[in-house]
Amino acid sequence: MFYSEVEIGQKAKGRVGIMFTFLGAIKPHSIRRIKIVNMQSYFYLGFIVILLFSASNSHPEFINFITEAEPTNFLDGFSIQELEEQQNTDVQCAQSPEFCPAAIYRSYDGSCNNLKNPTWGASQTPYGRLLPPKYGDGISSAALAKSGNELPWPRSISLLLYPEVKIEDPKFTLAAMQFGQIIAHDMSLIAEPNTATQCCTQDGQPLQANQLPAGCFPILLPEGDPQRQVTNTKCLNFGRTLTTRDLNCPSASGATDQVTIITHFLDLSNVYGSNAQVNQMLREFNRGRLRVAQRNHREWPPQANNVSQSCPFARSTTEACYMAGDVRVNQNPQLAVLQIIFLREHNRLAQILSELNPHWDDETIFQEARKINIAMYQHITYYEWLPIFIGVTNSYNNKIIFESKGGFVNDYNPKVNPATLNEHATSTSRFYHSLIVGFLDLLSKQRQVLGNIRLSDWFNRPTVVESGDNFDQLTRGMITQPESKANQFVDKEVTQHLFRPPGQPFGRDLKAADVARNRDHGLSSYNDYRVLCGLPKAHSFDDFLDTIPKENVEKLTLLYEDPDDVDLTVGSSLEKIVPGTLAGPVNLCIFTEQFYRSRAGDRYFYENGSPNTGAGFTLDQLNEIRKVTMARLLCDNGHNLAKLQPFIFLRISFSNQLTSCDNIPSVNLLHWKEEKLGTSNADHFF
Ligand code: HEM
Ligand SMILES: [Ca+2]
Repeated sequence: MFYSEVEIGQKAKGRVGIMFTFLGAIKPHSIRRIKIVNMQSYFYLGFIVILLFSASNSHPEFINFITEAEPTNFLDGFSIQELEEQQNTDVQCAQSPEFCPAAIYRSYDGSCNNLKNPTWGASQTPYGRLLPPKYGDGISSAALAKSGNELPWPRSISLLLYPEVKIEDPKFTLAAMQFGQIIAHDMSLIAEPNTATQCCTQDGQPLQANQLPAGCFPILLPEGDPQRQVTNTKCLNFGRTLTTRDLNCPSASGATDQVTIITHFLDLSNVYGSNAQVNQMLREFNRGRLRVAQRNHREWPPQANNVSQSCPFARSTTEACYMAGDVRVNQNPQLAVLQIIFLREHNRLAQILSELNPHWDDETIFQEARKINIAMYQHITYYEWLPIFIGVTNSYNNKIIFESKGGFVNDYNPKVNPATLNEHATSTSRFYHSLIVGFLDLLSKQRQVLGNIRLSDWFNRPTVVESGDNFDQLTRGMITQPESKANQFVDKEVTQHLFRPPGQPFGRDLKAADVARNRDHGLSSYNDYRVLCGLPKAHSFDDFLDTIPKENVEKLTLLYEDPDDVDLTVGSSLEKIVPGTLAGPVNLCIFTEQFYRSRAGDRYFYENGSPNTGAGFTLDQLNEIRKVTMARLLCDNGHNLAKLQPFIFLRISFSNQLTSCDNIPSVNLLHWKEEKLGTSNADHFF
């Protein structure tokens, strides 16, 4: 194993190693099975400290300061008229199919993965929840806590708690961050109303940005695609802001809840689309290929249909602006690089499969290439990426990964709902916004820094990855440059300059958006999740000292009136990291639960052994898939990377040295030659 051994957890018995060892006390734990042994680092925090600051004294000036510092461009480069024109879709709740065919391949929308509950994990269905929602006012996400106290403004929280302090991660590269965003974009895309025109005057006219009342923040603007504007019910909302609660669907429990537009499964829906219509737009219908645009003898994603929406800062409509399975493909250059890698990998697989099996039709080649691509991606996600974030031992103990010794892992459990947890998508996963680095290095083959690009110059402008040798140079930067440490500090490129329009000094604040989303989704408080995760309930701010360092507990007392008011996303982002992971205790608990559900609830998970039904791989094929690494995918689909380290999420080191692509293991596709399969997969496909 190439990771240093994680110091959390001991061999828990089965999936129910549910004890949380904490400051010597052992607490039974209602949901999750995390056992933290090495908590010595918290021991010194185990006494009560008298707080130094009084919230009532400092609060008013603090808010004034925030108001003045707020960047004023609420509309993010869009005019109200343009935004209104984009409001053309209503969120639709997924309909349960009348029957599920015995398909050997995944559906595009994720339906019929679970045969008893065919909508589980499907696109346009609600998130899962570990705890029921708590909304401040019982109707909307107004910033009122359970106790009736006013909650601090998201922007004030961001300025006080998430400043930029540059600390490099000693072990992991920017690729670990970037792959994380790919996973996030495979699991969740909130269906949201267009907030820009939601706040109305009494006679139903939209308020201008400078007329917005307190508590009515249009900070959650579209990322440049019509799918993010989901409502045409505007100006019905005098007195409150439309929220994602206005766009909801019945959940498994019968209640209504927020909806995610994309499939919950780790199924590369960001490459293949989350419904059949999008998938159709992306396919060439020729030898199993996905559509591409050829430029400079390379394959790039096809051009977006509406460049001014998808890439609002593009200089012309002919500037490269991509269409992919996920609308966020253009959001930042390295995200686009990874999307391109998986797109090209599909076409590379399709080419080889069609040569091996010349009698296969377009559909069979397409589905087999898709199945292999998803399997390789799931393998990289679970065995190469996830242990970095939730720890190696923790992953084994909780049956997230297995010592399979060359066999299948038959852990599919139809009772496990694979839905992305609202807590994961809206809080835990977003904690990793702290890994972002604001300037991306361009590196030569010798790993010399040739220059760098500023993130906020290139949001939603992927053209930068196509010029000169940038594709390889950016890729080398991504796998060489350290990511920022997982902590509370966040790069200014996303807290001051997110989606900065050309020529403007400021943009939006991602961490303020994260806090606003937490409330919009009515996530229960940090304190509630402490209890769920086996930590003691905090009765005073000092009770947070077991997980949150003193200086941050002090800041919390400046912001909040009551420990029960502390937002989940805020409390969990301040926790001390559990050694061997990149998460504090509550984030670790949510993260671990999420990735248990994402695999055990996925009937098509690549390690499941169901070769007789045609849905799974043969053992030979599975063991080939297990050879893949992210390094291999970069070697095969970059331009001429030549050398890279075998484990690209880890920094180059003595045990992870630059290696020729010739010596990076690869998947032998001969195992997919038809005679080995016995029957034609085409016969099984519906
Ligand atoms: C340069 C890198 C990144 C940028 C610029 C970025 C930016 C954003 C933006 C603008 C949003 C939407 C905010 C909102 O309106 O609610 C968002 C959401 C989100 N981000 Fe990031 N992000 C980055 C990296 C990451 C990483 C590394 C992760 C996790 C490992 C992540 C996880 C998420 C998740 C889960 C959401 C919620 C998605 C949804 O449910 O719609 N992001 N991010
Ligand atoms: Ca998905």
